[in-house]
Formats: sequence, C-alpha cells, structure tokens
Amino acid sequence: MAESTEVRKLVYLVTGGCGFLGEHVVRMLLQREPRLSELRVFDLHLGPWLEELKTGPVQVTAIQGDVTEAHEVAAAVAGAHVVIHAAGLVDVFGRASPKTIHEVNVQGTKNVIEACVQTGTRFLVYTSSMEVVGPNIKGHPFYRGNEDTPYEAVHKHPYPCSKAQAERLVLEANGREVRGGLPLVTCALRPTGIYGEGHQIMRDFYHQGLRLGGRLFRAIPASVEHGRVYVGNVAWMHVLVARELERRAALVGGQVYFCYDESPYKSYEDFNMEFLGPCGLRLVETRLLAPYWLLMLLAFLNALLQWLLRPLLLYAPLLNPYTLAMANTTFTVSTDKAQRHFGYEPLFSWEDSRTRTIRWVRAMEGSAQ
Ligand SMILES: NC(=O)c1ccc[n+]([C@@H]2O[C@H](COP(=O)([O-])OP(=O)(O)OC[C@H]3O[C@@H](n4cnc5c(N)ncnc54)[C@H](O)[C@@H]3O)[C@@H](O)[C@H]2O)c1
Ligand SMILES: C[C@@H](CO)CCC[C@@H](C)[C@H]1CC[C@H]2[C@@H]3[C@H](O)C=C4C[C@@H](O)CC[C@]4(C)[C@H]3CC[C@]12C
Repeated sequence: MAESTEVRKLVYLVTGGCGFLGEHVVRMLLQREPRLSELRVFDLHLGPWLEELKTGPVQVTAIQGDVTEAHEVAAAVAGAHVVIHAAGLVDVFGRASPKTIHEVNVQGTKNVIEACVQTGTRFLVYTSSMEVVGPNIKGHPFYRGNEDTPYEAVHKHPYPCSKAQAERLVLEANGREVRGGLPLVTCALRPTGIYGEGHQIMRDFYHQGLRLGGRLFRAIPASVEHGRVYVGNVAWMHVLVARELERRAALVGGQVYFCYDESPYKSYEDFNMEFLGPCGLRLVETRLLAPYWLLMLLAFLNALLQWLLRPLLLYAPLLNPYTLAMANTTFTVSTDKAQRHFGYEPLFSWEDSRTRTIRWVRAMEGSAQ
C-alpha cells in the first residue's frame, strides 16, 4: 500500500492493547490499516515494546488507565473514530474475585459504551468469547456449530457470566445515538481458545512439561474436540470488522461473529502437542491410570485447597472443576459468517500459524531441544 499522509486520518483506540491478543491487534493495525493516523493503546499495564512502535508514520499514544474508571476511559475515547475493546480479566482459575471480574468485564464495558455515547465515537468492536455460548455446565457438546446453532447457554462461573453480560450490553448499544446525533455501530467477536505467540497457558504447559522430564500426561480423551484459533487471525478479524463497521453498518451492526481459521479440530491437549511436540515434549497416554472420576476428584480437591488456603496464599492450579469441564466438553465452530458479512479470510494458514507458534515456543528460555 502506497504511503500517503492524506489518507491517514483515523484515530483508533485499543483497550487491553498490551495483552496477549491486544498486542497482536495493535501490531496488525499498524501493518494493515493504511488510514490510521493515531493509535491509542490503553491498558492497566503498559508494555515496554510500545516504545519501538513510536517511530513509524502513525502516532502511537500509550495510555496507562483502568477501564473501571469511567473518567479515564472517557478521556481516552474522546476524539477516537473506532474503539476495539479487548481489555478484560481472563480468569477461570480463581485468581481474582467474582466481584473484580464483574467490575472489569461488565462495568468496564459499560464505561466504554458510555464514553462512546458521550464523546461521539461511532464504532465499537467488542472482544467477546466462545464462552458466551458454552460449553455449558451440563457438558452438552457444541459440534462444529455456528452463530445460529441452538445451544442451552447456562453460565455459573464468573468469567463466562461477565463476558455474556458485557456482550449483551454491547449489542444492545447498537443504534444508540452518540453525541452529534449519529448512531453507534457495534459488534462482538467471539474467539474460541486463542493460541500463538505470547500465549501464557501454552507457556505454562511447556514449563510444566520440562519440569516433568519432557512429558505431559493425557487427561482428556482424544475424541473431545476443542475449538482453537490463531491469534494473528483473531487480530486480523478485529482490524477487518472495525474497517467495515462504517461501510456495512446495517449488516454488521449488532452482530456476533465466531473467530475461526484453518486450525484443525483436535482435543485441547493434542492441539497443544502440535507445538510442544516439535519442541521436545511428548504426550504420555494415561487413560487407564487416570479415569475421569479421579480427575474430577483432583479438580475438586484443588478447589477445596484453594478455598482453605485463600487467607494465607493464592493457590490457583490449571485443573479445577470448571477447567476440567471445559477441556472435557466438545466445543468447535464451523461458520463462514465473517466471510459473508465483511470478507474475512484467514491471513495466516494453519502451516504459518503452526510455524510461528513453534518458533515462539522454541525461543522460550530453557527449550527442551
Ligand atoms: N485468550 C483466549 O483464549 C481468549 C478467548 C476468547 C476471548 N478472549 C478475550 O480476549 C480479550 C483479551 O484476552 P487475552 O487473552 O489477550 O488476555 P490478557 O490478559 O493477555 O489481556 C487482557 C489485557 O487487558 C488488560 N486489563 C485487564 N484489566 C484491565 C483494566 N481494569 N483496565 C485496563 N486494562 C485492563 C490487561 O492488563 C491485559 O493487558 C479478553 O477480553 C478475553 O476475554 C480471550
Ligand atoms: C485437564 C487439564 C489437563 O491437561 C487441561 C486443562 C486445560 C484448561 C486449562 C483449558 C482448557 C480449555 C481452556 C479455555 C478455552 O480454550 C477457552 C477459553 C475462552 C477464553 O475466553 C478465555 C480462556 C479460556 C477460558 C481457556 C482457558 C484454559 C482452558 C480452560
């Protein structure tokens, strides 16, 4: 794309822009949105890598702020054309209290919506989650479903509850009049389990494998499919839909889209081994040694220990009844809605996504290779 200062006139704000997904969205916008003049990156914790972005043609403005503080959000939103709201408290391990999760994910989203309305910002993309739909607590499979597939969405855990409430607020805000009299246009993207460079849980599994002598132990049947999507493609979907919100407001406004790409359908553990395997780890089959009831027992013991130890320390292992149910319930999507509505095609093939992720795992300190 030819450089032109004339076309650079748009101001974007990315909340949570220093998180795992947020950083990819920020970098993708700088690479693929030629109309960008200023990119505001709003986060509770700013990353040092932002400095290196400040030398290009786009003004990158780092804003340290808290989405639960309405005045901080309003100041960051004022004058922005588009807001990508990716900030969130992602916690299914019991690290944060339900109240904090609600404040960040629900009140934070309300603050973003109100800031758009008050300041006249018209376009808002919300990073929702597959968990708005499921898996539900009954363990019903969602097999290659799409945005219209009926499913009994029952939320008990604070994180999916908060994402579902926040998504509803964003969709209900579509069409609200913003300052200046024009309508707000909103939509929500629902990634399944995101993977790729910077994925903390992949990092945790890798280090756990190293501690266990290069082994991980299969806990979930290989037949349980878990939806995964590459972070670069999720970022690309955000950039594309943000661009199209204005042009195709009537079609895209108020809509939800699952995030998808060519990543294969596999169990959570088999999928991780696509990257961890080439980095020297192997998955040991233990189905006979660890039946499901035993895993459930361990998960409940972990939950009990977490509760007992809470006054003294934070015990938050990966395995708890909720994460076990998530990993053990088939949830995969198969849809082309984003392609039909705003021309989305994955930017990264499965081979690219895999190669990039493996390269990142290998670069981690203490590689098993
Ligand atoms: N990781 C996944 O698999 C996944 C899947 C579906 C949806 N999502 C959603 O994507 C978004 C980004 O998730 P992620 O995986 O990059 O998580 P992350 O924790 O890496 O990023 C979230 C960012 O939000 C920031 N943040 C948290 N509280 C804040 C606050 N009060 N004010 C301002 N910033 C705050 C954090 O500092 C962090 O940089 C979240 O909304 C999450 O719900 C993630
Ligand atoms: C039983 C363990 C033995 O190896 C495996 C536990 C795996 C769990 C820690 C993860 C299984 C499914 C993951 C979640 C899923 O990919 C989707 C998510 C939605 C998103 O909005 C946030 C992250 C997450 C909840 C993700 C978290 C980790 C798992 C529960």
